[in-house]
Amino acid sequence: MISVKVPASSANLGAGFDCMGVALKLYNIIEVEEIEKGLIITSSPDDPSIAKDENNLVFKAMKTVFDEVGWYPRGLRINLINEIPLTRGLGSSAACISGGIYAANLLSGGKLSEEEMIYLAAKMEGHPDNSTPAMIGGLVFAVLEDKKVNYIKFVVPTRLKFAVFIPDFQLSTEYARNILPKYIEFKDAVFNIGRATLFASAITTGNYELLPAATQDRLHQPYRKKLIPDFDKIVNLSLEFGAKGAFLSGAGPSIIALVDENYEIFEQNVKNALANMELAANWDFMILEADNSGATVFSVQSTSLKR
Ligand SMILES: Nc1ncnc2c1ncn2[C@@H]1O[C@H](COP(=O)(O)OP(=O)(O)O)[C@@H](O)[C@H]1O
Ligand SMILES: N[C@@H](CCOP(=O)(O)O)C(=O)O
Repeated sequence: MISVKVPASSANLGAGFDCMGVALKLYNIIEVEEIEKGLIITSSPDDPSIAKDENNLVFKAMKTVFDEVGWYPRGLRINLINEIPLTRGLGSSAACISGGIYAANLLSGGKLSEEEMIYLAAKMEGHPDNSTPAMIGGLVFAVLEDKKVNYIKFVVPTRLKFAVFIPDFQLSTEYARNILPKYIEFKDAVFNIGRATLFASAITTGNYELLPAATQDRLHQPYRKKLIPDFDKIVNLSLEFGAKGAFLSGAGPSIIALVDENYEIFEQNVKNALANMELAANWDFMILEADNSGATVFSVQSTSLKR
């Protein structure tokens, strides 16, 4: 049995639609084992959206590797231990894809390079901003090209924390992508290019005072926030208590706020405020650090590795 740990991810980071994302210390575990025949898939906690046949996302990701390297197990057992809430904008699908590819590569003899795995994952997900940090960790700036992903990984210091607000309703990424406009005004494109560039510079130089300005967006949040009634309340609350920017996590509905050393005071203020606010949804709240490792193996029984 091979056990792989793969992190959640928060994509876009405000202005960086489809090209910026960060891995977070919240994990799924994917256990895979070759068996004599058949396909056995189990998951905990279970969820009706998790397929237990060849439509399962982890299995589909594993099969892209087997097709690529021309090796197939006789049969496969997959056990999923899911800490990442599904369909909340925290990269649960990307964790399945990147974790599945990483596990399948180990099971099939490690023939694919890290670059090849990053590309396979981004191609399957359709955009590299979740799958790439899920695979390699860190805060990633990434562009999906024809046959590769061009990316830079930044190792995030522990002084920067990620306050995550998770509501009790789902918002599918596919739906949240379909509602976006096909065309935007030139000035809005220029607005986002500037903020995304400023974000990249501010985060890598540690100039966090620029982050509230650098995390503004006109490409996706104005449309998606209409699906999240509490969006403005949560963002304004975060900024009021000193967050260095607050924005939709991926396609939502979760919201992320960037917090620095004063995160304990921030955490206490937010918990008090959430307990007394009139909100449309129930919100879980946690403060996470960035994961800088990505998908990793944390146990292997030698019989599982193909020689
Ligand atoms: N842990 C999981 N195990 C299996 N399938 C999953 C898991 N997480 C997500 N999926 C599949 O991915 C689909 C799309 O998820 P998505 O809307 O992208 O969520 P997220 O925003 O968390 O990435 C889900 O409907 C489900 O079929
Ligand atoms: N850039 C994508 C990111 C989707 O992230 P997810 O965690 O919601 O799947 C988008 O904004 O659609």
